Amino acid sequence: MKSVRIGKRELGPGLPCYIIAEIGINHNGDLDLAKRLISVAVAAGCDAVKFQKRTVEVVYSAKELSAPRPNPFGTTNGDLKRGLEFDELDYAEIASFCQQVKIDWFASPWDEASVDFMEHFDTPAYKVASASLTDDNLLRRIRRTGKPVIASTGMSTYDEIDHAVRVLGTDDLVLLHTTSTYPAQYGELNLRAIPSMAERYGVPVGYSGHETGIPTSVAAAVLGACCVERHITLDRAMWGSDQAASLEPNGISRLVRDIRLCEQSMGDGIKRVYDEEIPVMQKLRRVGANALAQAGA
Ligand SMILES: C=C(OP(=O)(O)O)C(=O)O
Repeated sequence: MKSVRIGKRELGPGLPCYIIAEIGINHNGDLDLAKRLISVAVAAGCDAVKFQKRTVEVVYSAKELSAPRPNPFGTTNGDLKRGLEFDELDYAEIASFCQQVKIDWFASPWDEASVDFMEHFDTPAYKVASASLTDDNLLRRIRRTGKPVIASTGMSTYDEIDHAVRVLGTDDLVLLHTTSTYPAQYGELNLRAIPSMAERYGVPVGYSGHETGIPTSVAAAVLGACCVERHITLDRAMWGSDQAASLEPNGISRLVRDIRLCEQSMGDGIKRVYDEEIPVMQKLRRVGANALAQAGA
């Protein structure tokens, strides 16, 4: 299986997991909050931060936009959706901040105009949200950028994923297994789909986690996920639809630490006696304690 290069990192089997802190819309339209979240991701040791970009009038119908919904930006759903979008100057500031603090950044564009928008920035990849996996025109537009693609497969059947993979092609493609419920229930995470999908498509497969807690995302990495994406927030109690299923600063730090510890622990699978075990063996073993030591093991 060919690895996929994103920024300075290779993603693929046996390589360190690429850890993405999904800021998504958890910045609540506030650039300072976005920068604080980027700093949280850097402090935790994440490889990348990710945003979501939408052209509100394209992604949502007029009916959805005019629906009443009291929110910090106004009284309708449209006020909220527009309030959550950053403009080009905001993203320019995000780009320069990420460069300064040395972290990759990219976005999931939810419509073709948002790909045109993102092309003003030198991001190392595009993400396809699970909701967009069946949008062939968007997939083709993203593919035309020539950048690596990370495509999420929540809510999708194998037929739909097969089709998306045909549209995208397998070059520079990473697929993400995910369950698109917020928060996702443990019994519906189906982590074994990660190796199954890698075998079926022959491309690196990662995991986009929407569960609460940390251990199952670590398990995904141990099962071979080439990247792990989790939402981050400063405080799960903040307003916003994705906050509750997100990791707080302490949680994302522990996730990165635990994935790195598990990576160190996986080894090469060859059973061996470590030098450091010999004195322990000599002390504790009643029979055959010296054979290995004498053989110079
Ligand atoms: C919703 C997104 O991704 P996922 O389907 O992995 O949750 C996204 O990246 O915008």
